[in-house]
Amino acid sequence: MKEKNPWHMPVTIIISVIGVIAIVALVTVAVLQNKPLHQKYKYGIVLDAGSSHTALYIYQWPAEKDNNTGRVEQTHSCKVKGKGISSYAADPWGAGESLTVCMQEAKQQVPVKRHHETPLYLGATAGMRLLNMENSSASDKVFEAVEQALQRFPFSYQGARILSGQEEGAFGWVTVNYLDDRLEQGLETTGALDLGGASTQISFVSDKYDGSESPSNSVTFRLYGNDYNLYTHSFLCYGKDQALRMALAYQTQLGPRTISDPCFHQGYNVSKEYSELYNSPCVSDRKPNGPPVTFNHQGMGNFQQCQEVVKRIFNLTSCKYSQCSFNGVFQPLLQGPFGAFSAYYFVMNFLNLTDTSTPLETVKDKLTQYCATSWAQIRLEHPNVKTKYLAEYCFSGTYILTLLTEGYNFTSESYSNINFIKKIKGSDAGWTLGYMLNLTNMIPAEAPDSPLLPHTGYVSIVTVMALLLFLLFILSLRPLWLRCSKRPQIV
Ligand SMILES: Nc1ccn([C@@H]2O[C@H](COP(=O)(O)OP(=O)(O)OP(=O)(O)O)[C@@H](O)[C@H]2O)c(=O)n1
Repeated sequence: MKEKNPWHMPVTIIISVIGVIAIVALVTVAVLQNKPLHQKYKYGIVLDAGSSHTALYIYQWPAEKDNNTGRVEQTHSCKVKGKGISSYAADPWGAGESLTVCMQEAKQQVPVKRHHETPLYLGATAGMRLLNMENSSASDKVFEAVEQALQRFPFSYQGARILSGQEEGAFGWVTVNYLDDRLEQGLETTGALDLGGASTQISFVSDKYDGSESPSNSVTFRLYGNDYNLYTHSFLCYGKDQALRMALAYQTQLGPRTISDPCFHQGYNVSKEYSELYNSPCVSDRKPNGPPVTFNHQGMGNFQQCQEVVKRIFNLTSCKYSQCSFNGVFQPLLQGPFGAFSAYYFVMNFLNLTDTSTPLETVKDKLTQYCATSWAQIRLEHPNVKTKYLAEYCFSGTYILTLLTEGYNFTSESYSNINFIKKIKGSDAGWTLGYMLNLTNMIPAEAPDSPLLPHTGYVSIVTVMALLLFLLFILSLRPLWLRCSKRPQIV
């Protein structure tokens, strides 16, 4: 009878077990060492103090990617109840108070241990620009009240200020292109069209624009290793609420008691005050002499005639540059796709006109039909829409088409390059994200060094190497097995 080597099996088993344990240990250490830690986030808060309302946005990004490479995304937004802070000129403390509900919400949303390091910014746009022009001490008082209110919260308060129109345009462009991953990848950029209540911005990169003609419209950036020469312009008073005032001012210049407005629906009839209509620097110098206290604002519902009225608020003739948009403002040749957001989206979405593959003529036909619908019918069809918004959509749609085609020179062809958008990948399109990215240096000028290998590649290589080592180890023990197997065996 053959006697089996008593060492053979146990030695092999022990070696195999040790080998397997070693591999598992090696791979585990490699994985744990390199695995992203349990995701921790950092936060930033921006308050957009617009002319019509204030909105609060909370952004977050992975804490360990503080070196500018992490994706920043919007996690929460809060619409402040009531009007914009510029409407609190007569009650500045009310402006501060109005923010507290959304600020409380922010306290709940951001983890307590991150509160003290979370930057908090407030940026005010055209409403405060106008108030500051009209009454700078009232504007200062509103800021004072707002600052005091914000400083009561446990965040890292970084200040409240008025953004210039150029900043508003440029940061809106940064937001859109950052969210679309166009900056990091160095892709062709998207232009940004922003329509607010009191101002409107157009920003885009054009090969034909190097900043030499009308340098005040030029903003240069170096982002992720690429240089951008951005054309941007903000038209104060051409946000949709102030544009409506200008259209009404044009129709009331002789101080009538009644106007028949083609931009409002037939059957609309509301008494409005002259003092209220002309209470804005956009129209105050055009107030008729000794008008009655009120006028009857009656609707007529005629798109074509409305467009004629709207055209009157644009100066389309004077231009001292090679080419202009309107009011003598330089604008290079339009180029590339455009994202149109804020009121562009609200209005076109309501009117079911966000599909820009629809020919411009068809869009005009639809608007003609919509404007011609009676006010009674419109109210019946949209019982849940705020009356103020509802009454103005015929004007707003007409204004948007006129601004785009007559103002910015979009044609039937280039109109289809416009995308009406509200959000991109869950974050609202607007200037706030670009503003925060800039202030926190979250977009590097140079492209960050990418790791040699992605995490999964690294783990696979470590695993293969460990297996190879194990194989070599087993093979190196071959002489031992041979010796063991040559021992005399009892047969
Ligand atoms: N469902 C909605 C919501 C808002 N609006 C209009 O859209 C404009 C608000 O756009 P927004 O970007 O919020 O403007 P503000 O930030 O308030 O204005 P600005 O940037 O000019 O200061 C206002 O005219 C408001 O009446 C609308 O027509 N329909």
